[in-house]
Amino acid sequence: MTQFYQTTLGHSKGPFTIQETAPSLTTYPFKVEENMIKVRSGSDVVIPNIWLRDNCQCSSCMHKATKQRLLDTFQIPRDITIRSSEIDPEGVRVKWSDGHESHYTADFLSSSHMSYLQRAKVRQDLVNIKLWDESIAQRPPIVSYDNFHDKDGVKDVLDKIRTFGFCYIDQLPVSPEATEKALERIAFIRPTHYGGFYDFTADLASKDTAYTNIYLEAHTDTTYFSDPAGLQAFHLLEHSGGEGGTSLLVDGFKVAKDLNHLDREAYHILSTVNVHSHASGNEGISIQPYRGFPVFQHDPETGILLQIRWNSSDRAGVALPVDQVEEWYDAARKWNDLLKKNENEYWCQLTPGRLVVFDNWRVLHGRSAFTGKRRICGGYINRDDWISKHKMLHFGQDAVMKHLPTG
Ligand SMILES: C[N+](C)(C)CCCC[C@H](N)C(=O)O
Ligand SMILES: O=C(O)CCC(=O)C(=O)O
Repeated sequence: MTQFYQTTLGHSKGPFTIQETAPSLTTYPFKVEENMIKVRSGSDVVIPNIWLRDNCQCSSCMHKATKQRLLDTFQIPRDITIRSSEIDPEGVRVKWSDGHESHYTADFLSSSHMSYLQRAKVRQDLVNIKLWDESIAQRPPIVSYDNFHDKDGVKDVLDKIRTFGFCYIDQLPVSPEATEKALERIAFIRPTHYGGFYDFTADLASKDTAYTNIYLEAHTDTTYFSDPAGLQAFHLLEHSGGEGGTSLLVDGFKVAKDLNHLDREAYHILSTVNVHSHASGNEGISIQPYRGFPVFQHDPETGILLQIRWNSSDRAGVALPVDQVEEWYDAARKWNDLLKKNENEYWCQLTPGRLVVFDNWRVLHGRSAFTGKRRICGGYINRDDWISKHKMLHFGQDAVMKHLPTG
């Protein structure tokens, strides 16, 4: 199994991949031998007693309602042994040397031996994703508001966001209230120093270039937060007395894959060199994350790309000695050139009634300069909250709970 090691910069060395297909889950039979439970895969793997005892799912070890561990892990004797066991059609019942009895399903025992990528499947809500370029304009992912009123509608929107990185919700009533309610069907809106639900125009009400009418190149938002916003949404309520203000979307995962093919070293530099960001325009505020992060952040267990952080206007320092920063700039220039290739830029004119919701960890956004009065509303939603919502709708509560001890 490939081991991924944390570099001093806190990131895996790779290999790095963009995971386009969800892993399939292998099942492994188990057996009990010499009072040990083993998973049979190639050479048998002994499941350590401490791990089994600690993950007993009975109601005295795990709170049935809260799903929290009640058992005091470190009261389990370090040398705990299986006194006896009995195999049944579902799995195996175990009597422990500390007098406790546990039951483990075959499925549970099998999943203890899954690869890191397989364990990530449910935990990280891994699905088959579809990378796209500007041709997505021909058939963008759309759900009509009429179909968004129930759980299936929310699942459809989140399925599309998980697959494509964005989704339109069309025929939405043209009001901030309807927009806020629609977003809250996914999860609660994340408050920030911009407020919660946002309704903005080019008046510099917040000292950020979003509150102006200038061109904004493709970027991800809130790179200055330790945990950047998960979803972002825009609903154009009005644009009068002027022109421009066309929206731009770019599939960052698609462009990252292109860069990795074009120049693996450049991809590696942007995956391992930390970059600092800041938001310092508002009075008395200068927000910076607790540490630097690379442009491409990968899962140190699996090497798969999880997050893109790219915002040249909010960038502070590059975490390299100043006489070594040129290698980062050269790599970033290649990335920037790919982002700005026509084939990767999906320009889309938002209209009142069309809400766009996108994955701010994958899809970059921007806009063309504009004149006149332009008013947009929307909101941020935390990554963990929308992924939680989707995986419960996609995998179901039982599957999500079942994978907790081994995911
Ligand atoms: C809140 N609202 C979406 C209106 C704009 C916030 C500004 C986002 C900032 N330019 C960034 O890139 O993080
Ligand atoms: O005004 C727009 O269309 C987008 C503004 C923007 O990029 C942002 O709010 O992050």
